[in-house]
Amino acid sequence: IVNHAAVPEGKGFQDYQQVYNDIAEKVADNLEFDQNSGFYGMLCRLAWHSSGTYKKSDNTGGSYPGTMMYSTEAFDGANKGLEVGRDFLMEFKDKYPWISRGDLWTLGGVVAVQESGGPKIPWRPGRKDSNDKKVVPENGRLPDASQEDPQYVRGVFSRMGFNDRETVALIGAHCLGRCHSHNSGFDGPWGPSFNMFTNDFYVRLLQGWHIRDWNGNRQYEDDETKSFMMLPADMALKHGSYFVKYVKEYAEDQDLFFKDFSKAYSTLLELGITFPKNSKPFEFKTLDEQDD
Ligand SMILES: Nc1ncc(C2CC2)[nH]1
Repeated sequence: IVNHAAVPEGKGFQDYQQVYNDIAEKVADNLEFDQNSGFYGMLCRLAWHSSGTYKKSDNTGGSYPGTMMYSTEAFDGANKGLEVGRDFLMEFKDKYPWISRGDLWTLGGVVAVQESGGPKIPWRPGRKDSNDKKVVPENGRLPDASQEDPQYVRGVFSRMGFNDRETVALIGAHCLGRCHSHNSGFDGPWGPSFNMFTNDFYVRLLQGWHIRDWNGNRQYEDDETKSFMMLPADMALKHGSYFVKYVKEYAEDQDLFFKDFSKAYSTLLELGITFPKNSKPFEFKTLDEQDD
């Protein structure tokens, strides 16, 4: 399968900046959503999970065909709750009929990271919707948050083509949002700054955590306040010596985290897509940068 990027006729940077702005303004109007998490975590995870089905070995999955709306993928346990993110963006599919689902969903992730104070994410359009059920990836490709074995985490990300540094950088997106027992089975905010894109996830991960005594999924609770959480999959980054060195680098240097995350997330959103040789990625302005 070769997924050639195909930009809608006559559409350019300004058209996509307009879509970016519409999404960003709707996010800004919904900051109190989900106990003040806003939509940052939701949109970042929608873009992540629509891309993270990619399998390098046969070039299947990934964001190109926009297949998460179809039942197999939509009902993957790892995607539970993302229908809220797809519904949030759907009005822009109606307003801008020329945009594909894949472009809309990945652009939503760019908005989420940039508008929550994160790094610029270079982004290219050209994903094309497919309604061919044969291209819908089977369940089980996305990382299982309950797995604490670093070798498991390494395996999932290397299947997508990522190395250890890129893997640790990408999981840093866990600085956004919160978990919900009715969706993932995990519960609670991971830290106090759950609606800001920072390296705080790595700083806190290196502190003291213990297993939470509750009737939900096995998860961790911070020693200090017992009010924050980490997943078993987060703890995998501390168990793997090949991971923890990057956790420490990012805990000490937010700029380095931002640089590595930007590159890895941009790559993730484009997995499986063949862009024209000379196509230059767009770097969108944040709303704040456009205040006239
Ligand atoms: N650290 C962390 N693990 C899972 C998360 C999800 C955003 C809630 N955050």
